[in-house]
Amino acid sequence: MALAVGMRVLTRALHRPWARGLRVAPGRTGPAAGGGDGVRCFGSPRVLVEPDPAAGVAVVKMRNPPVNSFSLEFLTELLISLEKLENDKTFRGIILTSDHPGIFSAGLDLTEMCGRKPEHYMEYWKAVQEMWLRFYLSNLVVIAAINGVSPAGGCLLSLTCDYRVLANNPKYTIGLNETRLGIVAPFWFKDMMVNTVGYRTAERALQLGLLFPPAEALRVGVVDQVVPEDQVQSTARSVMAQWLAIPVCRPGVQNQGLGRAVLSPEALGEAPSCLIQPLAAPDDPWPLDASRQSAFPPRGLPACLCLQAPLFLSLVRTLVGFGVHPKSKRISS
Ligand SMILES: CCCCC/C=C/C(=O)SCCNC(=O)CCNC(=O)[C@H](O)C(C)(C)COP(=O)(O)OP(=O)(O)OC[C@H]1O[C@@H](n2cnc3c(N)ncnc32)[C@H](O)[C@@H]1OP(=O)(O)O
Repeated sequence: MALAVGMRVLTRALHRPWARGLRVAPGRTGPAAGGGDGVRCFGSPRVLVEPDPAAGVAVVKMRNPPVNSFSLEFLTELLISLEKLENDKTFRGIILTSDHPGIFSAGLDLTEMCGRKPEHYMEYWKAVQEMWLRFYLSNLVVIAAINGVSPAGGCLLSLTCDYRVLANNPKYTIGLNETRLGIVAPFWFKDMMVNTVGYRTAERALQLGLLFPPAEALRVGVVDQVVPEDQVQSTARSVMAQWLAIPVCRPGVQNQGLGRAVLSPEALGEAPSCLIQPLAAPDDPWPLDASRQSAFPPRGLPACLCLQAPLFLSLVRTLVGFGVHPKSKRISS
């Protein structure tokens, strides 16, 4: 069933107008990030990179139709693009955005998370964690130009960035809405939110699965700036210029112990081995296993992710993960 939905998602996606551009081979020339012509774009079918070598900046556009969900292929391509840019000394910063205004990213691809073999979940989960770590620990300055809705994993990706500019459109909500789907944001999603908006706001936001519209998102601090939709790119570029005016941006911040707060120095040293593990314990199979799903409806995939016992237990664990809060204690007892 999940496979059928996946195939349908893919087939429909390829017929969507904004997907047509995917057939354009990477390597075509096009407008540079700075607006000039003739600079060679590169990337892959699902990730378009528009370099502006003169500015030392590349615009990385996600284009994985229909909703920029994190399929395994997409995550792989995104990481390859990031690595390419990191290895090229021309670039000091990237602006991460969507090639499909209206949707920044719908987060984890739900079709990757049910009806598959355990090995697939391991591989997929590893790729998700890799995406998080690699963006979070990148030596490039990363500015998110959020030009669409950004739930769950989409929000996480933006939280790995140094600065978030959100387009002022009431439809463009952002947040960790997992509990609304009957699933649980892993502790590192939660930690990213805590570091960004503070403990109490994060606690409430995660428990209620809040998706913040722009004004609210700015008020709680999940984004740094809200601007008219047509100014998202230009604002991201001005912010980038500010950051790049500092001789050592990300490494400098890390050395001062200011940035990358989720990863303690100890964890940083061991990140690859201690963090890249499957989330589920052996006695706690992948919570979205198809056999546990009562249905997988054709539209609005998340609506089908009903809360079930194992998920509830995970939820309790996440809430307890908030530590000393009395409510967590009550729930855990
Ligand atoms: C258990 C451990 C994991 C815990 C951490 C989880 C993190 C996550 O990221 S879970 C994913 C959370 N994502 C969401 O809640 C977003 C769900 N999607 C939406 O709310 C909407 O689709 C939208 C606002 C992003 C876009 O709305 P709209 O433009 O109206 O488009 P549709 O809803 O019609 O969707 C189009 C098409 O895309 C499929 N789809 C949507 N989201 C996903 C997804 N995350 N993964 C895979 N596919 C997705 C949707 O089913 C539609 O398919 P068709 O009906 O076949 O066209």
